[in-house]
Amino acid sequence: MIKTLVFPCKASKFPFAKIEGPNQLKRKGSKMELTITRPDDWHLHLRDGDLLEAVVSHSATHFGRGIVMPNLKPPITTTASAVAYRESILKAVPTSSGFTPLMTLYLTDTTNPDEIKLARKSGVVFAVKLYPAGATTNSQDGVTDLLGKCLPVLEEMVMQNMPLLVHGEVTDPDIDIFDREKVFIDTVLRPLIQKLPQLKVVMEHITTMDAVRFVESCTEGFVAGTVTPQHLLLNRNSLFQGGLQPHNYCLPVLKREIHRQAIVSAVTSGSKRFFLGTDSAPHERRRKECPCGCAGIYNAPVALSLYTKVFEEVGALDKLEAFTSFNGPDFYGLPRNTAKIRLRKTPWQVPESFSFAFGDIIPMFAGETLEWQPFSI
Ligand SMILES: NC(=O)N[C@@H](CC(=O)O)C(=O)O
Ligand SMILES: [Zn+2]
Ligand SMILES: [Zn+2]
Repeated sequence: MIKTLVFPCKASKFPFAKIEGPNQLKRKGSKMELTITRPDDWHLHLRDGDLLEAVVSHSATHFGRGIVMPNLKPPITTTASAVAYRESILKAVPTSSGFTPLMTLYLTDTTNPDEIKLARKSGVVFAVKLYPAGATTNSQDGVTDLLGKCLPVLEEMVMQNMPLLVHGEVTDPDIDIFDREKVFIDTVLRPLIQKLPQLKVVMEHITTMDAVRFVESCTEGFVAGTVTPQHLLLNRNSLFQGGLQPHNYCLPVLKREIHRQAIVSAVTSGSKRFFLGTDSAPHERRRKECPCGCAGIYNAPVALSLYTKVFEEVGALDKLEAFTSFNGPDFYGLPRNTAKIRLRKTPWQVPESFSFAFGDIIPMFAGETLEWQPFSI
């Protein structure tokens, strides 16, 4: 079993011909290389304390910015706590990386509209996150009735042009877990958008063809969707292949193959409505491999490699850069990154685990050989 603390994607001298411009694919024999604008991660869990220090470099190495999720314990519900959390992230980020954390606020039933004004004024908060209470990891303090309890806050968000990021699942135990995203779209999202058509909404980590259709049916520039590597590459069989697979368990849970295919088609079509959001969600190994394991897949070390694989498999590498690096900043009204990264088709093995004093973190596709490797340039 390979154990290492070293991130596998280290810069090294590249022996092949140079590339002429952005997003140009170059071949030499069977080797291929692609240069793209540095991507951003529009859905990222960096945690805090030891876990933050352990994982942040995996994102900071290759992503320019990350929308940092606020589901800490206690959650980041105020601008003041977002500012403090941002400081602790910046302390943990390797200085040479130039990584910028974009902060979010955790919406509760009691969030005050003034908090949205403060958030906008701060210049460091870029969105507000909706967790339906009880839907996912650390969502206990989330919202119980969005339109019933949060309408004034949502109206202020429209005024401040502050996007609402949505974990789109209902929590009703009578609704089958595989239907929770679809029911959320029908019972929460459609009414929300009807009531507030000017609100910017990102449906995070979409998992179904229903979500694809919903996002595509809304006004471009107002509703978008982020997509994870796991929902592009895995279906629900991966949860049970050869026995229970806790490291493939995340929320919303993986769905049927037809849904995976719909998501792949949507993101590789060149649509501007979908962009990269890894939902990289590290949990210590002992919190995944236990009788009641946590939801969340740690994919930061493999995400770019996996997204590239998906686009290559459907012959859409020319559409990759818009998904990884353009559609996100364009939606948020932020400048695109100017730096570039290189993706080289050269096999590398994903570590079996990352080991730290506090324990291990198991990455997605642990121990497997992947084909594309990202390099900073
Ligand atoms: N995706 C997950 O399964 N888990 C996330 C929370 C979330 O994004 O829903 C986490 O924070 O662990
Ligand atoms: Zn979520
Ligand atoms: Zn998440």
